[in-house]
Amino acid sequence: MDGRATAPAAGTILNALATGTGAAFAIDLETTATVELDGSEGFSGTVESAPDADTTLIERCVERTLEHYREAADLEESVQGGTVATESDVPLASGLKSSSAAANATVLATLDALGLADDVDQLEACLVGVEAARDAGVTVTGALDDASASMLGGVTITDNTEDRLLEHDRSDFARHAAIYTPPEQSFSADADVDACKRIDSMADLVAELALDGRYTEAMTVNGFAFCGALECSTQPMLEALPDAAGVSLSGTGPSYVAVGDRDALETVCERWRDRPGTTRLVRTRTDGATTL
Ligand SMILES: Nc1ncnc2c1ncn2[C@@H]1O[C@H](COP(=O)(O)OP(=O)(O)O)[C@@H](O)[C@H]1O
Ligand SMILES: O=C(O)C1=C[C@@H](OP(=O)(O)O)[C@@H](O)[C@H](O)C1
Repeated sequence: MDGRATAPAAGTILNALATGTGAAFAIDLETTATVELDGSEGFSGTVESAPDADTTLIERCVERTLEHYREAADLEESVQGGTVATESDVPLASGLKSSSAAANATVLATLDALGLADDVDQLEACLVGVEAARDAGVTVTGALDDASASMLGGVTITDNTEDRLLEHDRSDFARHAAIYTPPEQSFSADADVDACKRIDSMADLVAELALDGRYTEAMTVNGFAFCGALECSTQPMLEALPDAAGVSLSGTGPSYVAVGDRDALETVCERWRDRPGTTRLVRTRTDGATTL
């Protein structure tokens, strides 16, 4: 029994580490998961692009999905294990939601293997990935903001303390995104949450702007506020402005994401290419995760 699915990465509009409310938008970098269920004992995971990566998250995603849906799938008792493998063009632990893309792709691939992919609501499937991310310790708030943007596409605004979707907007608020990823990694679980909580009033303001549909202004305010809290440089943001319509530190960094007209973003990319690391120009996505 096997299944395969893919899910996009995402960029930040509002980091949820200050108040639990977060917002994100899907971008066209993808992670694909292949799941095989068989009679072996337990699950073993591999990450093609990063052989040393921690595979707990994807293994937990398969286990949690089976816990929830093995009865509905009428799965034979003898099926207790298998393999899960991901291939990805999302850099790991760089603020571009590699964990959410991997979790969503794995949960959907498992549902595909069970023959249930079309029967389970996408948000429900996304919450299984969030549960697994909490089990694996790769998240602070559960990161439903990032997970829902990746699963559903477009912009999502969520209350992560209650695992509630507040808004899902598929309108193409920005077609293109420029991304600058410095060479270092930053694991969300290591973020200075207390420092983020100190800027909760700024996060409330960003949430108001986002709920008003003012995503580009929201992300720029978010970027300056969280660069301050997390001691990240605001210089890449200043290099993007005023050409970009909006720019932010993505998640807990180290990546920065800018949105706007393609020509303007080309200019931003030219400046960012002088920096160490990787600069990309990608499309934003209004569609989310899917089986293959
Ligand atoms: N392609 C992948 N396959 C398996 N696990 C992954 C993959 N990408 C990310 N992860 C998991 O997510 C963790 C990184 O999560 P996190 O620090 O939140 O970074 P990000 O901001 O990119 O989501 C990794 O340590 C790994 O456990
Ligand atoms: O772990 C978490 O709860 C979160 C991590 C951050 O993202 P990254 O994983 O991209 O750093 C943040 O943007 C998100 O709102 C919540």
